[in-house]
Amino acid sequence: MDKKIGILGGGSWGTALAILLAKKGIDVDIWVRNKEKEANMNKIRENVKYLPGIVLPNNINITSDIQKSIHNKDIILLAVPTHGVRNTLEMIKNDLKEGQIIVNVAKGIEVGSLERISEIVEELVPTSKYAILSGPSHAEEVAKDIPTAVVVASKTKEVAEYIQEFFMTPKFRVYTNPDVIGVELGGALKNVIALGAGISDGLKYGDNTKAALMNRGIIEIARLGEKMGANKMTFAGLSGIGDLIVTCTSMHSRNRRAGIKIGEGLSMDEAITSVGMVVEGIKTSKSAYNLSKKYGVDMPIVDEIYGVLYENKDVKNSVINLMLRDKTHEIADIVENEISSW
Ligand SMILES: NC(=O)C1=CN([C@@H]2O[C@H](COP(=O)(O)OP(=O)(O)OC[C@H]3O[C@@H](n4cnc5c(N)ncnc54)[C@H](OP(=O)(O)O)[C@@H]3O)[C@@H](O)[C@H]2O)C=CC1
Ligand SMILES: O=C(CO)COP(=O)(O)O
Repeated sequence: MDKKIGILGGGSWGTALAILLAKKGIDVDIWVRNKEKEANMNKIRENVKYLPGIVLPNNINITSDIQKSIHNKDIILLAVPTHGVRNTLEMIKNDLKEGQIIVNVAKGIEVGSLERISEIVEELVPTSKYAILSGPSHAEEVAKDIPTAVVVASKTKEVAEYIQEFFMTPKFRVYTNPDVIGVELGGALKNVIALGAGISDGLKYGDNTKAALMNRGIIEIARLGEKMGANKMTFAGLSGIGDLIVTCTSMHSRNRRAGIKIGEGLSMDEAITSVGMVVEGIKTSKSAYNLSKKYGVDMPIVDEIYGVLYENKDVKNSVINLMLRDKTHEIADIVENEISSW
């Protein structure tokens, strides 16, 4: 394929996607923010910190020159953590060319502004084309060609289909979806529930507890999502329940692993340090909590996780609080009419 891509961010996900594309014959530049890392990765052909044991194909070039990484590229992939997106876009916004497509893979909601990544992009580069690629996809498995299915969402069908074609391989199946809001929210908010699933595991609760958290978690994600303009069916898809399943059950998940540490008694900061990679759910818990208040949406699991992380609430009391909430219908807000005529 003669198309070119610049990947901003040489963490585990940026590197895994670079490998996937390089194996497809696509030349890839990865931008890293550190000259030493540039030299090291180009020399030893491995990302030792974030994706150890996987060889980088020769058509991947690592650069610490961000302008070079976006020059002459058809696609710019944003693969930095959510808290780094705004600053990274500031560095390139004046050099982006018409027609270049920004594909975001970060799963978070900016703290403070409460903006989704598409809103940050719209604010800083309003003329750009945008897509989000999301879904159940641990870097460690994609880098090993383990069959994976994801979803790309864009306001424009042509952009979504172009990105679908660009990333699709026999081992990496890409679906399309017009619902940018839903796909962004599903990917970001599942990390908060995965922290909760990890906490439950760390407390040595059982599979029943985790299933309850996951199921009640997706219900509250969908409730907020619908209020924010998403299609609730998106949360039954890959970026909703799909990503929730993989993140709440896999030991690859940094969010789940951080949650386990918290459930075992470590503080939030100790848990982040012990994971050693980005744990998006920590910051997103704060954004999710504030969004639920802004939109007046009941999100009891988010409230409790926010309380544990930011208000020093005891995790065991949080579980009790969730179990002893007022009695209610299962999906009351979705089947309102049926309940009223019941
Ligand atoms: N890993 C996965 O399986 C998946 C991750 N994602 C999402 O992809 C995004 C990136 O995560 P991932 O690659 O896993 O993270 P990692 O923790 O593996 O790597 C983070 C990368 O981002 C860089 N970085 C950290 N802070 C900043 C900043 N402020 N500005 C610019 N660069 C920064 C780091 O550079 P340095 O080394 O210099 O600190 C490093 O290269 C996250 O939103 C994550 O949720 C989505 C799907 C799958
Ligand atoms: O989003 C992911 C898998 O789809 C990665 O999850 P973690 O950030 O919890 O590792």
